[in-house]
Order: sequence, then C-alpha cells, then structure tokens
Amino acid sequence: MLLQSTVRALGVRGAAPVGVSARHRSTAAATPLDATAAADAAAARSAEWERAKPYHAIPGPKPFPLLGNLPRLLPKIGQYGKYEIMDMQKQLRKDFGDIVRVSKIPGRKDMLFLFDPKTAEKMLRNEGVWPIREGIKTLHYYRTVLRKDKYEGVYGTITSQGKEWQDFRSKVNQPLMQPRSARRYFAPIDEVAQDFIGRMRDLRDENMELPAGFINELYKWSLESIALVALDTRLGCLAPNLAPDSEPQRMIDAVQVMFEGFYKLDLQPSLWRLVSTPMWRRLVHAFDYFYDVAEKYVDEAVAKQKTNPDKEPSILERLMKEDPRVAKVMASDMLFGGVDTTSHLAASLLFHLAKYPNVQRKVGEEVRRVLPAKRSPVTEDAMEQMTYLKACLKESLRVFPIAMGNIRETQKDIVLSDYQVPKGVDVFLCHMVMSHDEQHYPRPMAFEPERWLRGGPQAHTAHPFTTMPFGFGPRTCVGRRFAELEVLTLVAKVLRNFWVEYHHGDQIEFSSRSINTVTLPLKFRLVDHE
Ligand code: HEM
Repeated sequence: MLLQSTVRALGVRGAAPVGVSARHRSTAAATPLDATAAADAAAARSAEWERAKPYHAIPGPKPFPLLGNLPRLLPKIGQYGKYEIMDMQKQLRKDFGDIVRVSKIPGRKDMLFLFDPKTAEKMLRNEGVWPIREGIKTLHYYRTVLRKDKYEGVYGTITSQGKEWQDFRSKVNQPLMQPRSARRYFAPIDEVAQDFIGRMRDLRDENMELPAGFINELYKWSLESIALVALDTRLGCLAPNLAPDSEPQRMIDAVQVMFEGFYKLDLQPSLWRLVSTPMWRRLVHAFDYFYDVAEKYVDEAVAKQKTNPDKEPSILERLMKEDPRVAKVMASDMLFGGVDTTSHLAASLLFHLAKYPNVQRKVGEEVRRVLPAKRSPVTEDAMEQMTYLKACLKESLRVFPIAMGNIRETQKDIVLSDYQVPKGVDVFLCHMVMSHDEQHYPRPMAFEPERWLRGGPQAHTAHPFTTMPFGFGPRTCVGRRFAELEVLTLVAKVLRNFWVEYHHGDQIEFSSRSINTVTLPLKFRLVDHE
C-alpha cells in the first residue's frame, strides 16, 4: 500500500507479443505456413523461459521474517522509504542493478523495478490488449461502490481495467485523439493564454516578480483551459476576485482537495477503507462537486446541439452523442488528469528557460518571428513553425518528467532481463531514472533542447524507451494533444511578452507524489519586452 499509487495514470499502444511463456501460447493460425511459424515462435519462447533464471533469483532487498520488506519502505525511517520516490528508485538500482524485485510487502503484490530501456520496451510490447495500470483506489471505490447508482457501470479510463476499460476507451479514443479534434481548440486555448498573460502582468510585485504561490494561478489557467475541452465552457477561473461560493472557486477548491486526498489516502497509510475519515469525507464532497458540474455542462451541451445541429460538433458533443454517461465520466477524467499535470509542466519549462538564458534567447527569436505582435494568436500554422519551442518542451519532460515512470501488471509469464517473471506482478518502468542516466544522455542534467532536433549534430542517440512522458500503447495519455497545445501556447505567449528570470534557486526542487510537482516558490521575474 505504501507505493500503491506511485504512478498516476501512464499508458500506450500495443504491438505483437514478444516473450510469451510456454504456458500462454497464441493458438490462432490462418494458414499452415503461419501455423508452422507460430509453433516455432512458441517453441523459441518456451526455450527462452526454460533458459531463464527463476523469479526468486531477481536481486532485491531481503525481506525480514514476518514483516517482509515493510520496514524498509516505511516513510521517513525505512532504508528505502525515507527517500522521495525517485531517489528510492535510484538507490534500489545502485544497490541491486537494472532489475530489482521488492517482495513480501504486506497487503500488496511484489513490485519489479526496471531501469533498462530494452527491458522496458519488452515489457510494454507485451502489455496485452487491455494493459493494466494500477488505478487510484479512492476514486475507484467512489465510482464503483459509493456512487455506483450514478455511474451505472460506466467507470472511465483512469481507474478501470480489462474489458470495462477497453469498452470505455474505445468510445473516447476517436473524439479525443484524432488530430482534427484538437484543431478547433487552438483559438479558445489561445484566448485563455492571452487572458492569463494579462493576469501575470497584474500579479507582479514592485520587483516584477510573481508571487511565491504562482502555482495556484497556474492551476486556474489549466483548469480554465481543460474545461474548454471537457465542459465546452469558460468557467471564469481567471477573474481577479472570485467569490468563495462561485463555481470556478469551488472547482479550484475541489481540485486542491483532490490533490491532498489522493496523497493522504492513496499514497500514505490511511484507514479510509475502514472508517470515514474527515479527509475521505472532504474528498467525496469534491468528487460529488466534480460530477455535478460535469453533469450540468453535459446537459447544457445536449441542449445547445439541439438548437444548432449544423455546427461542427465539439468533443463534448461527440462524446455525448456516443453516450451521455460516457461524456460525463470522461469530462471528470479530463479534469482529474488535466490540471496539476499541465500546470507543473508549464512551471518546469519556464524554470528551465529562465535558468538557460541562451536557450531562452534562441527560442525567443523563433517565437518573435512566428508571432509578430504581442497578441498574435498561436494558430495551427504558427505552432507548426515553432520547432525549437517543441524541442524545449521535450527536453523539459526528459529532465523533469511529470510522471516519473509508468506501471504495468504482467498479464502472462514473461522473461525480463533473463529472469522468469510470472503473471500478476506490478512492473515499474523507471523512465525518469533512465532519462537521467549518463549512458543514455551525456550531461544528463543539462537542459539541451538540441538533443531533440532531428538530424541535428547534437541529436540524441538514446533508446526511445528511456523517456516516455505520456506513456505508451493503448493506455497512453488521452490528453496529450491538449496538454502540449496548452503548454506550448502559454509559453510561446509568455516568451513573446516577457524576458523570464528566476532568482530563488538554481536546481528544480520537487516532490514526487502521485506526479512530480515543482516545490520551489515560482517567483519568476517577468521583464516586459519592448
Ligand atoms: C503534462 C501533461 C500530462 C502528462 C505528462 C500526462 C501523462 C500521462 C501518463 C504518463 C499517463 C499514463 C499512460 C500509460 O499508462 O501509458 C496518462 C494517462 C491519462 N491522462 Fe495524461 N498527462 C498529461 C495531461 C493530461 C491531460 C491534459 C488530460 C486531460 C484530457 C489527461 C488525461 C489522462 C487520462 C484520462 C489518462 C488515463 C488513460 C487511460 O488509462 O486509459 N492527461 N497521462
């Protein structure tokens, strides 16, 4: 339970299984030739399994009698639990190598940590058609038990598994992931970013610095932006003095309660399953509010569509056509997945640009060329041309990925790093450790966007599975297009309007809870460009 939700929601596209065990052979074969090939492949896989070392031989911390590895994982005092999650992973790797098994943890399955991109690739390519990623337990319980009647068997992407996940995901994939879906959101997302630039200007103190708690303002920006997609509306989060009982303020409050609740109840030891703790009650209240707001806007979208049936439908309208229950739950999932992630990505990218003035100068020139005026909109065409800015985003996600890694449960026996790994083990793909590894990226902690300029002299040659910021396969992030669009639009506009400095630390400081969050006071100094 200690690390049960180390990973929030991380996923991707499936490919042909590679290392299936003898016990889980594929049987279908279209022709006699195919049948021969399939039999040969199965025999090879079987031989691979037979040759591999046994599961129990995988290196890892030795469990104590009775308590197993629990003492080593206790927060603050345990040999590994005393670290932040990423440092814990680094320590495990240092102590045991590229594959580490942490077994005998009371109340949870074994955990296997992978630090080698080739092994990570093999694991992901064998994730199956319905990849299993451990979900957020509180949200799952809320949807499937506490408010079962409201959800009527439609539980969304974040927490469901197996066929139930596939049924839902297949309904939302097209509307959310087609490139044409993002197109209609360029203008509204630009408008939100433009409003936010005005707000940033107003928030500066006499030294031209933003307040220490600027991350809360970024939450408002990201909530306002993702609500455009999830709820087809401008919530009004950027208004200067929100009334405490206004809808945007209550949404912002609910988002904060959720971050706190996921951390305290999902990540830390808690009795919420046994007794209704005050935090659990607050969390339920926040979930209820989210659901009610989503329901209200979905109903409004139904009415709008009826009055204007010829208009190109929005994502919400397309989802609603599919099934209004899907639209409501997906709207909530977008709000859950799309606020803290994009805010911390924007914060970390701005931090890196502030700390690397040469990079900022170069990307600033690109932005000024593409956006001639301070208020020039970031159109699809403009976005196409900002290749260096996109490289900066990729590099920011390598140095500081918002999701530290990914997690998959093995769905069949598989050989990983020459060890037999049985079905049902939670495998942690430690991408952040891999992307900080010198053997993959020289000067790993330096922010060098040139690594991402394809064909350029400094283009990286690392294995592609070292860094996977949005996951992989059929479970990959559904919001990727929108996350990138929002952050690139905002940062382009910031650079078009200001020179950005940061004078309160040289290294990014962060906490790795369910996601990596920047903990530095975000007192960026913004100097207006002429
Ligand atoms: C910086 C921004 C973001 C990052 C780094 C990020 C990262 C991720 C990762 C790593 C996963 C897991 C994928 C896997 O298991 O392979 C994921 C899943 C997910 N993300 Fe994002 N995400 C971001 C923004 C968003 C946004 C804006 C939305 C809202 C539309 C969103 C909605 C989701 C949902 C619903 C899932 C669950 C997908 C499933 O299990 O089928 N994310 N995200």
